[in-house]
Amino acid sequence: MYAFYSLLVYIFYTVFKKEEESALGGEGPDGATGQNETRHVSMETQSRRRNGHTPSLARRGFDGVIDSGGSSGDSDGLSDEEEDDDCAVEEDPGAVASTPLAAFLSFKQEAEKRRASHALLETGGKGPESPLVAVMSHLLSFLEQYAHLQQLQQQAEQYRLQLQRRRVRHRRQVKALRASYRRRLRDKSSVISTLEEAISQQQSEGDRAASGFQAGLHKLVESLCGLQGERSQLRGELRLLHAQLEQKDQDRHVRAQAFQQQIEELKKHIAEREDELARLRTESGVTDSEKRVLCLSAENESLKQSLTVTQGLLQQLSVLPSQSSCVLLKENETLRSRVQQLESSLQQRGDQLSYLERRSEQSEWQRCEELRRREERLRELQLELDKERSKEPVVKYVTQTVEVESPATLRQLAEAKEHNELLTEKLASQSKKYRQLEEQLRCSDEVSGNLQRKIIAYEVEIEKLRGELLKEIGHLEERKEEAVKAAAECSEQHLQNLQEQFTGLQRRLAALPPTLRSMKTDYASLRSQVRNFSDFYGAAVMEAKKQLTAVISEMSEANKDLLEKYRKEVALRRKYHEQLVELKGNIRVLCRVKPVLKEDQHDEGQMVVVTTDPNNESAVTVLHKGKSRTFELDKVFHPQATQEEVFQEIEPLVTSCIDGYHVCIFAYGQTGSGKTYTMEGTAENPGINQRALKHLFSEIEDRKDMWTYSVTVSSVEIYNEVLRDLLSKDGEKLDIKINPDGTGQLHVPGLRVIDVKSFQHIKKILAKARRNRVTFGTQMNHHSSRSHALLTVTVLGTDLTTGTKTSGKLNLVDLAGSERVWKSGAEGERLKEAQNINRSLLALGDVIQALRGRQTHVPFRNSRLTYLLQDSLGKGNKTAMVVQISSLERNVEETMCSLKFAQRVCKVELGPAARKIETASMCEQI
Ligand SMILES: Nc1ncnc2c1ncn2[C@@H]1O[C@H](COP(=O)(O)OP(=O)(O)OP(=O)(O)O)[C@@H](O)[C@H]1O
Repeated sequence: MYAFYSLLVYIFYTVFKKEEESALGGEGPDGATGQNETRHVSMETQSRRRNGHTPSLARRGFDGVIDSGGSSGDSDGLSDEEEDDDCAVEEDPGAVASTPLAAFLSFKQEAEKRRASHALLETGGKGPESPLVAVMSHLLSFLEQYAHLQQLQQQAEQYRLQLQRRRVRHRRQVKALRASYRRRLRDKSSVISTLEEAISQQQSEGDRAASGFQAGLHKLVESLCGLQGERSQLRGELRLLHAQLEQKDQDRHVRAQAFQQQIEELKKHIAEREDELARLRTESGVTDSEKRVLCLSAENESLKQSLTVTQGLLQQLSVLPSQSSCVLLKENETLRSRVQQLESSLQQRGDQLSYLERRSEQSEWQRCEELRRREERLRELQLELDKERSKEPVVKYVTQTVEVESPATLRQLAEAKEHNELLTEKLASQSKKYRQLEEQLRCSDEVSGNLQRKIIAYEVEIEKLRGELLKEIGHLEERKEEAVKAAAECSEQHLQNLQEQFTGLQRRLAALPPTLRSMKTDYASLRSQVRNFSDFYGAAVMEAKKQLTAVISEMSEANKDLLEKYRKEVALRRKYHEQLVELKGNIRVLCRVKPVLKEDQHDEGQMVVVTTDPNNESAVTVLHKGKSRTFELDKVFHPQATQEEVFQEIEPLVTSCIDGYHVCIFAYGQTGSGKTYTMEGTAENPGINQRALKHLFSEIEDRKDMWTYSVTVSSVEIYNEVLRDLLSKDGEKLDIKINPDGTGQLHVPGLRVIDVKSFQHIKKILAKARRNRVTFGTQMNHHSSRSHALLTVTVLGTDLTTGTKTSGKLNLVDLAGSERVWKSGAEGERLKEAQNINRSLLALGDVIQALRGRQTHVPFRNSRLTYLLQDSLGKGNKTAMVVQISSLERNVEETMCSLKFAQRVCKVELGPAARKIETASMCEQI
């Protein structure tokens, strides 16, 4: 109890120290240093929480924040993302529980619980509560308040953060609205432009003249306006031209009438002249008449010229409608100048006419005068005629002359008349052309009227579209205004809400400092109390430590004793077991489980079915066909067992070889199960062979003061039932024979036996034997040993004091792999090998069976292997078999076979081992 309180106070002090440091250092509660310093406390708290001790205060704070967060979340109607943010914020108070303070509070709960339980136990009869407990409860209530304050501060911080986030979100919303409004405007303008394009396309289809216009309504409107301007200008020009034409028409009419009148007058004049001429012909002389005819002809010519000019003008006028309006303009100009010219010529004509009138008046006057004179003359001539009636031939001559001249004048007159008729015809055709031109002009007027109507229709349509467009824009503007207004209202409301919340929080915060101050004073006083208290709890802790140390040392002492006893017990058990085995002469059977290697993991069926029991070193369990079967052997090595561990188990047998025993150690198992690895090992991690010889030499070295030893080594392999020397160069075939020395022991004539002096020497020999061994790759093992390899070490010892001789033999056998022919993929030569291997292993099994059944006949000779091992497998020998097994499911059948065989071997009793010893005088067997 005392120790518990001491511990509690220590934790409390640590927590306070940390809080103080963080406050001074300005680090937040999440500071990395703080975390590091309090990690052990937090971990302890978490573990307690896992056991159901959730601090009530922390949970309360967490719930409170969730409630407030939840209500605000509902009222805000935030998006999922925002709600996620809120959740993230809500989780923070949960973190409070993991602070040292919360951890400490959990202690408080426990303390309260314990107090309650104590109160129940100590039913009233006890004295008042200890001062330490009172101080602690006071302290804890303060801490509770302090924690509450921290939570409130955190809440305020969270609210501030929320407010900031919402402001940012509001700004983003406004931005997004603006952007969407702009986007919509852009969309509308693109719709308008597409409309304009469509209109322009229609326009271009309908109006050939507008084919060159640019797409776009504005341009169209502009061009239409331009066209309108041009049209009105053209209209004006046309009107002007019309007026001019009318004017010219009138002029032409007037002129034609004038010409007509002139012609009429001229005709009249001609008629008059003709009359006059006729009259003159009849009445007077020729000379004046001729002059007048000449004069009239000249006038006639000038009239003809003016007529030609008028005709030319008329022709030009007929060309006018077919020309374009711009050409018309130019023509108009030229026409104006022409009209001016015509006016001037008309003026001239007028002048000429007045001149002619004057002259006509003059000539009339002259003619009257002449007539008067002629009348007078006629009278005179009448008178003379009367007188000259008698002079008839002279008159006749004159008449003839008149008659002679008169036909020429008549011809001229006829020609003039003809010419006149021609001119009249031309005039008629010109009038016709004029009418046609008028018709054309009317047609063009109609066309221009149609065009005008079309333009007006287009204008109306454009106006309509413009109106619609403006209406749409107005509509959009209204909607935008509404949206912006709504968003602004919403955000304002939001802001107002948040501000209200913020103000509430600020109010609450403002109310907090006095409480905080009072708490701080409480805290300071408590701290001082705690500081004084530190000496007290320091002593308590020391005391508790001492007690603990004492208890621990006591316990460790007891443990040591127990361990020692246990070890002794195990060693004793082992010794007894070994003695029993030795007495019985059993073959020791060891089992080694091959670890699952990388190369095995790529294959299928890699489930592990073999398990070893760490508490029982002699049991191995195999899961076979859904059933698990346990095999009891002398020793089971788990997959991680080292080469050294395996050798440790064999070592006594090796040592006994020096003492003069025949020992046989052989590895048995399916191909690829690790036989060669166990017996030979690798260069870096040698197996039993090397280790055994090393041990032999070290033992010999140890005994060199009392014993002298000679070690010889030979190595053979049995491949396809043929014995081969692994140490000779040519690998000659050998045979097994009975030794002719009469001992009855087997011997192999021609076998190379090498004297070995040192371990280094033996290493080379072993390497040579390994090289010479037959290996091939099979589906089961890439370097499968296809033969049984036998390393025989003979140790002959001589006791230096007594001269006693010992002859020990160590047979180290690496059997070829037992395998299923179909599984190893053997064919041809490999099949033959496999069959031989299996046959010799079967023979080994038969030998084991016979030995086990204590049969009188043991079939050693059934195979070369058993024949060769006869020495070591027979009675009085020490034999150990290492059964190699694979732990993978795909090899479970072979594993079962090997273990069954091992179990059979286990039960073989060879009888007590016999030492091969020879005293100086006699040969005896003990
Ligand atoms: N305990 C082990 N630790 C590591 N590797 C092992 C172990 N046992 C066997 N191996 C490896 O497994 C492979 C096959 O072993 P090994 O050649 O010794 O089998 P084997 O029983 O002699 O086969 P075979 O009968 O075909 O000659 C070798 O590469 C070997 O290094």
